Amino acid sequence: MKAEHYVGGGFRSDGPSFPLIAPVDGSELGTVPEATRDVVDDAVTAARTALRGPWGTTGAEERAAALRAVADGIEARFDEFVDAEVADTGRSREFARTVDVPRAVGNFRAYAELLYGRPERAYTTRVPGWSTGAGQALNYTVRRPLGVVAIISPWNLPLLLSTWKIAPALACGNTVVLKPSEETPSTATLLARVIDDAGLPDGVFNLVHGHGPAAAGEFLTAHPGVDAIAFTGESATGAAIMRNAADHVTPVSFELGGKNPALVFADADLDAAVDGTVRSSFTHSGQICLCTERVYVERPVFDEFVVRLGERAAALDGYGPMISADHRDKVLAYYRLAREEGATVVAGGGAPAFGDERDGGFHVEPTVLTGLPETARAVREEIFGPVCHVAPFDTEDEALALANDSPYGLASTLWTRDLSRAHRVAPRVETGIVWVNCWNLRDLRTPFGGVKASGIGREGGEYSLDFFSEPVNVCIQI
Ligand SMILES: NC(=O)c1ccc[n+]([C@@H]2O[C@H](COP(=O)([O-])OP(=O)(O)OC[C@H]3O[C@@H](n4cnc5c(N)ncnc54)[C@H](O)[C@@H]3O)[C@@H](O)[C@H]2O)c1
Ligand SMILES: O=C/C=C/C=C(\O)C(=O)O
Repeated sequence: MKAEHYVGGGFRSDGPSFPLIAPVDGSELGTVPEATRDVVDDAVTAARTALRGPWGTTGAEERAAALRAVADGIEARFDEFVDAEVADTGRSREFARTVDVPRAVGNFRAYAELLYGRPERAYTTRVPGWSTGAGQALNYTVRRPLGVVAIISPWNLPLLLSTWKIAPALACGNTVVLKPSEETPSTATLLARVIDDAGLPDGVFNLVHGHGPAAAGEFLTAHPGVDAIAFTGESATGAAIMRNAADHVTPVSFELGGKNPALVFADADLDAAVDGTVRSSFTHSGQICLCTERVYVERPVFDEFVVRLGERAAALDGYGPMISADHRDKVLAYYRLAREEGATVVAGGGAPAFGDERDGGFHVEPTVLTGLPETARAVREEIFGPVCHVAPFDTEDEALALANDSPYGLASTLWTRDLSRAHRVAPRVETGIVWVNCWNLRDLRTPFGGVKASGIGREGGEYSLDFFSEPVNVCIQI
């Protein structure tokens, strides 16, 4: 897979480049072009020009048809997308086939459908206290695109997360410049080919590769020609982007980091709670923003839960690598730090020795920790690997206090058979999403996003249309 920029309808790879490394075995997959400031400027200019072209006046029907054509194109090249995502991320083919690529298709199809039947309210009656001025008026709302939208995506779900923003941005009539992670450029390049083949006008979608700080990512988010920024990545990166966006008061939608808690009550179906926590802690080797890294278990079932979760973690095989050597080293450093902070390592805690080519990759062992104080760095800081810390609690209020004592607030799971408890506790967990007796069960119409350092805004269904378009009120004197 050769990664290329896609600017104004043309593929290009001029300028410097850097190697693309396979996480599964450390081999070199190819090279990636590093977009210079000029390439980024060309992309933003092409996106602006496209806004003034036929795309700027297309109606919802045409935009929906364009999104469906892209979905069809991804489906037609399904296996190529699977191959590219597996190569770049080192994840299982099963995950790419059942999650990554189907969700990319689903993202485009969902927003194509959502464009129909988006009722906007109209107001004619005068309501005392709400209506001012003389005479009767008809007020109705229309929606305008924001303009040129910069999308910056991370390496953990490259295709899913980039299309999660590209689809609604295009649905609302914007034009897009995507900067994917430097770690995972391949499916973005393939998507550009699909969009090119689908015949979207030149400049409607643009793709620039490269790094973030003082490179393509920063050139794009600080660009005066960018009208909005949709970013998914680390909270610290979000803060850096926000500082750049501030100069031009650029609106932002942020999906950021997390340190997601699980609350397991003694009345829970313990089999389901253990199974669910294995999934929520170790899927894609913990490299999903929704993954659980803190587990709080009601004391009567704490010992049994720790033993069972540890056994399941120790028995996991076929798990994928960290995305890079740097990230592997970061996760292993947290494993060492946890031990130094006094943790009991129930399972894992190091790097596996497979005795095959995977030893050249970036694998770490699925790990279960316990015994740390809540002040420990391994309990407070996002590790973003296959690791969780388990601690006991005695009361509902204590469980909530533990879960909410975090600078993050993205997602949580709550395991209980008590329906009243579920409805009582869930709204009090300070996360944007609370899954009860399940994990990562998604309805794309629901608000998705985090509170506190986990994000700004919500995406999903109408929430995405609200971010990617500007409502305009038209008031006509009757
Ligand atoms: N909330 C969510 O929905 C969600 C989803 C996935 C990942 N994440 C978070 O993302 C992180 C892992 O992904 P990552 O390591 O790619 O994150 P990252 O912040 O290091 O990089 C994300 C993207 O931002 C770019 N970037 C980095 N610095 C930049 C800068 N100064 N200006 C502009 N662009 C810049 C990178 O090149 C990359 O494309 C974790 O913290 C995880 O929690 C959150
Ligand atoms: O790694 C984070 C996962 C984010 C998932 C979504 O944005 C989604 O399911 O729409």
